[in-house]
Amino acid sequence: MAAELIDGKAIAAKVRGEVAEKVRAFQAAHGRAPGLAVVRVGHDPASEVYVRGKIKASGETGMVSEEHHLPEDASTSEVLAAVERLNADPKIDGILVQLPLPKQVDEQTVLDAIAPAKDVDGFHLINAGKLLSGRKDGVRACTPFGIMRLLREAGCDPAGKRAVVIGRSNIVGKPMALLLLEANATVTVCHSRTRDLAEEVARADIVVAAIGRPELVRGAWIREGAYVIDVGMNRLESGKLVGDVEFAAAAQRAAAITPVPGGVGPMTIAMLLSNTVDAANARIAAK
Ligand SMILES: Nc1nc2c(c(=O)[nH]1)N[C@@H](CN(C=O)c1ccc(C(=O)N[C@@H](CCC(=O)O)C(=O)O)cc1)CN2
Repeated sequence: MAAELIDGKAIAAKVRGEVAEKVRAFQAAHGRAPGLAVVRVGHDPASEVYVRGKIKASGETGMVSEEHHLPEDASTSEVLAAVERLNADPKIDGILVQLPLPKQVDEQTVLDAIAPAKDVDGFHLINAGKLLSGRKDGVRACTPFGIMRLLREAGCDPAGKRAVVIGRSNIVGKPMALLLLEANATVTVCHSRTRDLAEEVARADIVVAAIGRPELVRGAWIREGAYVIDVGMNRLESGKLVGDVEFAAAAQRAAAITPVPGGVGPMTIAMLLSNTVDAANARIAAK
């Protein structure tokens, strides 16, 4: 393997250490720890694991966290009621609603009900709009924000580079493209209707794959010396977890590449904690 491995676990641990420092300072200044509330609806097994990870990791930084678990058949109004209670709770600085939600719950209505200042996922319309309009004071979505940190730690400055983002979801692809643009990259967003994905990828200095299709991005497409970030998490029938990039072949050509697991995933949780302590400080500053 020629590429440097971008170790998401180690970088996430470093971010969590930085967060713990900020939590100690917040506690000393304000006599309480920042508070995070996680709303989970139903019994999605992956969500259960991720939420457990979020609660554990927040506790390890010294934050206070709580999980609010609603039944699988909860209505939109019931989820909204839980969010409204947390919006009004002065001890809670950050709120997130774990996705996906059961199909009867209107996801965007729920996300837009979270007070923008407590929206530590950065999915609220106001925070998405702030990113779109180049405002620095909004909350950034955790996965793309974490990817910007991974690039920085790998020594990649996106300015002037060609970046290709594969995937156009509201939680990864679109905010990723905007963050790269903010960092002065020349950004192309590709998706399922892109005519020649191989050709687009072959031109890219930075590739972010977030399309959710196992090893769709072939190693041979990767430009020599590119930075490759794999957001995909695809469980094969064999039980093996693979990304959206053909890892071994891509690693022969890339300058640096994230593994799956152990790349982007751990950063999602670390950046959530970072957003939460920042939200706690911003709420105090706004009083
Ligand atoms: N409200 C939100 N919902 C969801 C988000 C989000 O950011 N906010 N992102 C994903 C799930 N997610 C966090 O919520 C998440 C996914 C994966 C990982 C992770 O560390 N993955 C491991 C592999 C885990 C495995 O073996 O299955 C890794 O990549 O090393 C953390 C968080 C959707 N929902």
